[in-house]
Amino acid sequence: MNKEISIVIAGPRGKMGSEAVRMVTETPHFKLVAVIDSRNEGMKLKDVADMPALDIPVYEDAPRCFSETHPDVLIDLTKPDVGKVHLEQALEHNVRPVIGTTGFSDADLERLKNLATERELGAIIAPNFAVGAVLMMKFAQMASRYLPDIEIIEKHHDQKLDAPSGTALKTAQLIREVRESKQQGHPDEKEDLKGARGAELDGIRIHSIRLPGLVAHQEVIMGGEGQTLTIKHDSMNRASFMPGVKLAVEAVMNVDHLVYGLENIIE
Ligand SMILES: NC(=O)c1ccc[n+]([C@@H]2O[C@H](COP(=O)([O-])OP(=O)(O)OC[C@H]3O[C@@H](n4cnc5c(N)ncnc54)[C@H](O)[C@@H]3O)[C@@H](O)[C@H]2O)c1
Ligand SMILES: O=C(O)C1=N[C@H](C(=O)O)CCC1
Repeated sequence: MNKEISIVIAGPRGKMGSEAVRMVTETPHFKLVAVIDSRNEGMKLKDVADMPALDIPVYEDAPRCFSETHPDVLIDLTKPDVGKVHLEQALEHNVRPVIGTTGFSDADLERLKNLATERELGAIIAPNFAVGAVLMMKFAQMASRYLPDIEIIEKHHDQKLDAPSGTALKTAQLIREVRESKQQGHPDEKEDLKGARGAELDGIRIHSIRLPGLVAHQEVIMGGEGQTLTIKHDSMNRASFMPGVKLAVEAVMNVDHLVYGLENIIE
């Protein structure tokens, strides 16, 4: 039998957070003990509009939530500036963070990695919980050895705060691990309109599209002599992320350092 894991969710009214509340309450060995919200301090979740009838407390203050409810795991699905703070506060209170919130810089990751190591506590930051997206990133990394000219096009809904997406950044970082840095396109190319060639990480171009109607989509296009290869993933809904969130909650109980990316825990 699986050991019970007690969980706090930050961002329970959000598009992802509300799916996570559903997933956690439907998983027999997960127990939702509290939520952290940007409002509704002191209420019960069942009294918050459009929330499920759960008799659990709502906190606005994360440290107080951790001190009073002692969860095993925090699932954070809030926004970039908040996710970083919650991650640190969780570690300081001996709570293992599973962070789906995106917008982490290399410097943030380094600092948070050191903090988790110092505390010998598991933490997972997953820019994309969809298993298909993780495979898309790994396939792109593999293919980049053979087709090193690469452009990433990521497309998201127009409520997204960060650009480029965490997934696009992670894809470029995975490719950077196996591909030499290279200048792509014509050496003399110039942008007549600023941004026309997109953002750039180690020579890889990243283009961000934001439109209503989209959820989360990415194409990695690679070009070689007389050929192109396109590796593409689409999330049609937020339920697509939940098996990955569940996997991360289970995995974070068995590590003692920060893991960045679900590819490191999928066998
Ligand atoms: N890793 C993944 O697979 C994945 C998938 C989808 C979205 N995301 C990321 O998850 C985050 C949330 O996405 P979303 O689409 O659900 O956004 P959303 O705007 O629908 O929800 C965010 C929620 O966070 C809440 N919030 C804001 N500040 C808060 C605070 N201080 N304390 C508690 N809650 C707070 C808001 O009230 C809102 O309900 C984003 O960073 C997004 O990029 C990651
Ligand atoms: O909806 C979002 O926001 C998403 N963000 C992630 C990212 O930045 O890569 C991935 C999935 C959806």
